[in-house]
Amino acid sequence: MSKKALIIGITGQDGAYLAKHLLSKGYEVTGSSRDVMASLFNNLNTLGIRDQVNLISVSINDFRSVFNAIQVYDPDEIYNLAGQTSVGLSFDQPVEAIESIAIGTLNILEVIRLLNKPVRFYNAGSSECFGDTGNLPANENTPFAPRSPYAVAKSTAKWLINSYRESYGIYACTGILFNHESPLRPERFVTQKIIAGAAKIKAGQLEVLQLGNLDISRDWGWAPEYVDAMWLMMQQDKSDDFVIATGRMESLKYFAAKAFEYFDLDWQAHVEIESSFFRPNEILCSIGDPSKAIKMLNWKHPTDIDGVIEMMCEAQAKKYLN
Ligand SMILES: C[C@H]1O[C@H](OP(=O)(O)OP(=O)(O)OC[C@H]2O[C@@H](n3cnc4c(=O)[nH]c(N)nc43)[C@H](O)[C@@H]2O)[C@@H](O)[C@@H](O)C1=O
Repeated sequence: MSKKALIIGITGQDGAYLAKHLLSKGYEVTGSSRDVMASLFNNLNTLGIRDQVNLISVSINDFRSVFNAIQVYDPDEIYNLAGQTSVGLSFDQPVEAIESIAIGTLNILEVIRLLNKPVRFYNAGSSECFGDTGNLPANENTPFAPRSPYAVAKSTAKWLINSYRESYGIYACTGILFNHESPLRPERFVTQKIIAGAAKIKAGQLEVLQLGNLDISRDWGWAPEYVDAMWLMMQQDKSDDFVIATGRMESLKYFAAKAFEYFDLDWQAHVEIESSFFRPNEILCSIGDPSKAIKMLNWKHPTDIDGVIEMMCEAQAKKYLN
């Protein structure tokens, strides 16, 4: 019999890639969005898997809705990718950050505890919890120093997972994922904003690209490889938390230069600084150490930042330059 997976929050980049990954492994996949009737499921369409997934409405803030979904679909594995994803937005909507991420995770944990079924639970953590790492790659033992409402919410969710794992023996794990990108990334995130911007400039549809703080550096990886790590974390004898990163950090200027270079453009000639894109509190450096995942999960991440940029540029070139 095939295993059943419930992906809470299937509409985003990770939800779509994870659904594809689980389908390829023979899972029966149910995925949720807040309101199925109002969702477009573009990412599932792009990956050609919309018809292979059972789609349901779940509001993660609403205990009854979470309870109902888990009771009715009776999954072997639950992946929680729901809730706010934008760090920038969390400064403007902090209550939503706490409710959708921290309370949402707690709702799932409580349902698992109440139903008392041997279901496994993956929760989407974030490198934002570490705050500024400087040049020292963060690992599973690095203390948290969250700097945004988003990061505070993700930190709370992570500690709730640990607490329920220890108190009730639930199989629950957190993947502490560093930035991971793909052609499915929306333009609200800086990587896709830069690449789509460069493609539009090349196509004559845009003159100037406005960006915020360019003095930041990140550890950027390839999203399809990161969803494999999520699945691997759920196949262990004991649940545990893992940092998922590439171990290489590059500046946003490096990213912009490479992306514009793909389109034969000089980024400095087309980029303008716009202060409204600056955050009230910024993380300048973020780099992770994935040694534990490589050793214990046998996780592989062959794609480096240059590969990420190239594949994202190819996708935008097809969209704007064909
Ligand atoms: C790990 C973490 O990864 C992601 O969060 P993020 O790192 O905040 O992603 P981002 O692409 O919005 O910002 C990256 C950096 O780029 C700077 N930046 C400059 N200029 C613009 C700009 O114009 N737009 C944006 N969005 N950022 C800009 C911005 O200030 C920040 O320092 C999410 O997946 C999140 O869910 C998650 O968990």
